[in-house]
Amino acid sequence: MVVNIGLIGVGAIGKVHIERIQNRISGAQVVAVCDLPKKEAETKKIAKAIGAEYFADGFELIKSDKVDAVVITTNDPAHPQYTLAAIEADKHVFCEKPMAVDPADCIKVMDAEMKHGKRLVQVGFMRAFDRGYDEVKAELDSHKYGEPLLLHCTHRNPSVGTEYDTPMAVENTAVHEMFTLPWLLGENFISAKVTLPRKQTRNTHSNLHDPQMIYLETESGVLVDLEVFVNCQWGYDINCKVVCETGELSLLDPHYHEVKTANKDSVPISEDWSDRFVQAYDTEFQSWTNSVIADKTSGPSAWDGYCASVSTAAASKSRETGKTEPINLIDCPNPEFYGVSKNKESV
Ligand SMILES: NC(=O)c1ccc[n+]([C@@H]2O[C@H](COP(=O)([O-])OP(=O)(O)OC[C@H]3O[C@@H](n4cnc5c(N)ncnc54)[C@H](O)[C@@H]3O)[C@@H](O)[C@H]2O)c1
Ligand SMILES: O[C@H]1[C@H](O)[C@@H](O)[C@H](O)[C@@H](O)[C@H]1O
Repeated sequence: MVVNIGLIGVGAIGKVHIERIQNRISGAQVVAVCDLPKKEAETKKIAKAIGAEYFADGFELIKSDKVDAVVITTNDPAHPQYTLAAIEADKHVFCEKPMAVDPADCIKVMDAEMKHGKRLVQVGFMRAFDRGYDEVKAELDSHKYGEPLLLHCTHRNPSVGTEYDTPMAVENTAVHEMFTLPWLLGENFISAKVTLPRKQTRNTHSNLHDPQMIYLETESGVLVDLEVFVNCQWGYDINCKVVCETGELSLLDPHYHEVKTANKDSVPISEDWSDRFVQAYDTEFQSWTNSVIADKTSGPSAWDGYCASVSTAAASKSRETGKTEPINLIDCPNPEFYGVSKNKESV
């Protein structure tokens, strides 16, 4: 079986995922694409190049008989409306992160999915498919180094555009860690605090405070510091160090060569997310395609999307109040449906 995919939002990652689906994923092809009217000419050109149908309206694309499953790669605000429409149309849907910025929208998605009776939603938290994170998780799960105590993380982008503002550092960028770190540790966060250093980089713009520091605490008391610095200039630099009782586990940036010359030894740093996480995205999409064919979605769920959004909402609130804010999750409405082992813990 070949899954016929309709993709909404042919921007930066939309194009990268189209290339991935057409050339590197088996069992799937893009048959329909859609974007906003202002991008009609470009979207039609992309449709023609891959032999797909152009849709001017995302809801029509979702309803089309030609489309078996939906990929949402629009900007964040449009994610929940299209996810809900895909559930309504009984179609599997891969939605890029965040599932929704507002936790209330995540609850609407969960309610619709549970009412529908089977999992249809996978959220684009691709770090769960990254070899580096996977190996760190395996080491942690082995308990060979004792219990995790502290995590030191950085999430750095070389630069961002002027449409990227202060809240996006948490809601669009740190949301990756808000999913990945609880997944890594097997427990949820209970509080968040955001601190803005008085001194900012000269490479930012008036609507963006950059960098920002986020402090998080988990249920068992593990402390996390996370630096979000999205105009760092030197590359796409993702780091995660887990300090355990008798060892330190570190994520490494994958690189495949080094240069030794003139008394220097250097290794390249990834340029952007598409390069740093290429293996993770490929594995994520192959796994999603296989699960659509089996009619059994299993990757990061709407519940995971909800937990991450509650954490980002608490962090955003902390930036405004200057206080440590609690991360209060509802009890998982259906732990069996969402593969959650304890009341709140995702597996
Ligand atoms: N998983 C990852 O690492 C990763 C990496 C990059 C982007 N993303 C996510 O992917 C999404 C897109 O990011 P991007 O960098 O490609 O942004 P982008 O701005 O380059 O592209 C977004 C596209 O969506 C279109 N769009 C916006 N609203 C729409 C609507 N209502 N209907 C149809 N089309 C609409 C825009 O016109 C644009 O072409 C974001 O949600 C982002 O968080 C995830
Ligand atoms: O949408 C992108 C994407 O999620 C990247 O992985 C992240 O590093 C960026 O900060 C974000 O803007």
